[in-house]
Amino acid sequence: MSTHRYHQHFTVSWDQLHRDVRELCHRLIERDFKGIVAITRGGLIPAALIARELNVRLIDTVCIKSYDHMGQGGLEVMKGVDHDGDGWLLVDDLVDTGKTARKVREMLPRAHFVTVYAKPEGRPLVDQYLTEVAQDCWIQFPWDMGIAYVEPLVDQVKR
Ligand SMILES: O=P(O)(O)OC[C@H]1O[C@H](OP(=O)(O)OP(=O)(O)O)[C@H](O)[C@@H]1O
Ligand code: HPA
Ligand SMILES: [Mg+2]
Repeated sequence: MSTHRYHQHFTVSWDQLHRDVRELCHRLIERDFKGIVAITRGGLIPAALIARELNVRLIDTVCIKSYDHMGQGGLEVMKGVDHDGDGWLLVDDLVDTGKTARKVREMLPRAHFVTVYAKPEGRPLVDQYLTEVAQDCWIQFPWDMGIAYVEPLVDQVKR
């Protein structure tokens, strides 16, 4: 995969992310979970917000890396868990090609797997997600952004 895959950006603010995660929690409220497994690093913040809403205190991680900014490299599992996910909620920020999800599903086949955002290729691998995003769209998360000065339009256009 290369950056050529992405032709659009979908920028998610902290507020938007918080609203989206809360909406996802509404859809999870009837279930009981032993704990949450967050897929690092992107799953950590959604997992913390979900833990707060569902009053879950037991939180574990699967530590995995597949992307270097927009370029996808090899998949590296740095830490797993010692169970098959039965009764656990598995959380990631998004599923894109599904490569990460496929690997983690192998490790925790019985977990209930949710993501906040899902692209069509990866969507079949998760049990639930909140918002679908086009395959060619790069989701820009708030932790990767900062507030910056923007030049007035007249200076941008007329200079
Ligand atoms: O469906 P895929 O094509 O596998 O892509 C989705 C994964 O890629 C990102 O993680 P990344 O490996 O970039 O690491 P990070 O969570 O530490 O940012 C994202 O957080 C998902 O875990
Ligand atoms: N945004 C951020 N990280 C990602 C994406 C994305 O669209 N796809 C895979 N990792
Ligand atoms: Mg990730």
